[in-house]
Amino acid sequence: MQILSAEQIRTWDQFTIQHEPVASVDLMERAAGKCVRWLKEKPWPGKKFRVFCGKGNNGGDGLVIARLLLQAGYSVSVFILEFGKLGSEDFQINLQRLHELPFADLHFIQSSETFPVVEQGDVLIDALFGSGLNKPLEGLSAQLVQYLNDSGATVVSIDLPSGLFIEKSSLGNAVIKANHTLTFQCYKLCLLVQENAPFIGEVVVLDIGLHPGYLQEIVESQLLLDEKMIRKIFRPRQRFAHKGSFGHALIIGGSYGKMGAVVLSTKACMYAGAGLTTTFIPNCGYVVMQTSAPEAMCLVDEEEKHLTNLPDDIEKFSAIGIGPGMGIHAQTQHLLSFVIRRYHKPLVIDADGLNCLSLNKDWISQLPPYSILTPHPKEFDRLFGEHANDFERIQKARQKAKEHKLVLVLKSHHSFIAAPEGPCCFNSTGNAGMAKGGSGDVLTGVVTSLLAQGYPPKDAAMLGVYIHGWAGDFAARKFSMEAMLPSHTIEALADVFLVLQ
Ligand SMILES: NC(=O)C1=CN([C@@H]2O[C@H](COP(=O)(O)OP(=O)(O)OC[C@H]3O[C@@H](n4cnc5c(N)ncnc54)[C@H](OP(=O)(O)O)[C@@H]3O)[C@@H](O)[C@H]2O)[C@@H](O)CC1
Ligand SMILES: [K+]
Repeated sequence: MQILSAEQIRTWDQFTIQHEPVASVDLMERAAGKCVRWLKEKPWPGKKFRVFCGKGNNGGDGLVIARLLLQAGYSVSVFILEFGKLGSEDFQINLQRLHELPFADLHFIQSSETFPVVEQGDVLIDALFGSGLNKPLEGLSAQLVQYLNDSGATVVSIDLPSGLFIEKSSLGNAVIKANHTLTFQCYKLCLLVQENAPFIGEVVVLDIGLHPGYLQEIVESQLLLDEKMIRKIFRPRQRFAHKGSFGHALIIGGSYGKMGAVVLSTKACMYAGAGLTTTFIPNCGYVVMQTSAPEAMCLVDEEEKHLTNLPDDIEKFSAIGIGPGMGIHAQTQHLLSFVIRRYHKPLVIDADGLNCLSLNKDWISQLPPYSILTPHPKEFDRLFGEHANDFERIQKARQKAKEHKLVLVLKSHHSFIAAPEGPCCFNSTGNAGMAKGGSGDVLTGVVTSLLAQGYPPKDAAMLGVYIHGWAGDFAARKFSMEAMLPSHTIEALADVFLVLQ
């Protein structure tokens, strides 16, 4: 699914109006109709709707929703936020239509004294501002947003939580805290970044029938990964394949007290289908690794507790994943520099591998092209400097991916993948049960495995992130988000591949 900018969405609306063709007010009727259909399917205990409208087209949507709910027999009150403007054309048409209903309960909010009493069981429809927001809310609008947020009632936002910018940070601004966001036609950037989690609640994308022809006219720049895209990347195993057909992965990691990380990466690498998996670990981890991952081969460092020196012949491995649990000892940093100089295929670097890299930033430009880095936001900032918000991080990830020819996976609820070429992607799988130590190690193993199997680096990152999250979703269904562990995610890769085949 494409992720469009505010400008593109506006153009898509106009394209639809022109090419379907459909009158703008009829498109609004259709959009609001989809919202009402969704609302009717939910068992709202209070069944009392309070619709808050601005005077743009988002407010127009609110007026249509109010009319349709009234006509369906629900109890509805409408509150229009006054800010000295006439309102958009479609807003005015729909205000007139609402007026024509004999039982419309319509109010205008001109000051905070006219804020209505809101009860706990009420359902608030937030149609104050949508994609036309052009500055942070202030004055009466900001007060109303605060008042509704404090009410404790359920909030359903239409298109976007009011006050939320589509393409830039809204941190510190007055923004509606929605329980559900019914957004039109496609995901927007603001609905995918972690920092907006308090505002957006459950996101439902409603197909309002915008003209598909428009999508053929634009260059894809941001996508939300979905199963259809993943199926195009995934290559089922051939019947006559042998273990040599699926590459030989090397996982480098571990230190005293942190062997679990490299065990998880190793197991994930094997579960994700690598033909052969070898690990390189400190001597203290030998028994741990051989007993917990007997299918893997094990090379050990001469040093007991941390990594120092690799064998020379690392070029023979099809892919290398480095970092899980390996610490940042000076000798371990030296080992990473050896890998960067000696290995010429793309690497997968995570965790302490990234921390070693951020202590030696000049190595970033020496990484083998198309290496895959998988930082979480803190690791990302250590690598590329402090960022005030997620939007800046995403922008920087795009820039650095191009500048250094890297595939950057910015890990988050919707992980973001930037590559030197082609559209960037957000992931759509995964859940809060994966926010646990060890999840990243599993991802490292999966991505290294796919790289070893011959997937191009960007495909390995996209497929890896998606199936990792998907496996996490299977694990959550089986064990709950609370109790699930990264080990369960590894095992649930089996469920993913059974569905994919
Ligand atoms: N056919 C279509 O196009 C369809 C569009 N659809 C719907 O339209 C929505 C977009 O509508 P929109 O463009 O009218 O913008 P909207 O979000 O209502 O706000 C604009 C109003 O707010 C004002 N305003 C802005 N910022 C402000 C601030 N900080 N503080 C105070 N005021 C502020 C601004 O005033 P201005 O500053 O421009 O004078 C203007 O009056 C979209 O989200 C979707 O819901 C659907 O029906 C599907 C079909
Ligand atoms: K809204």
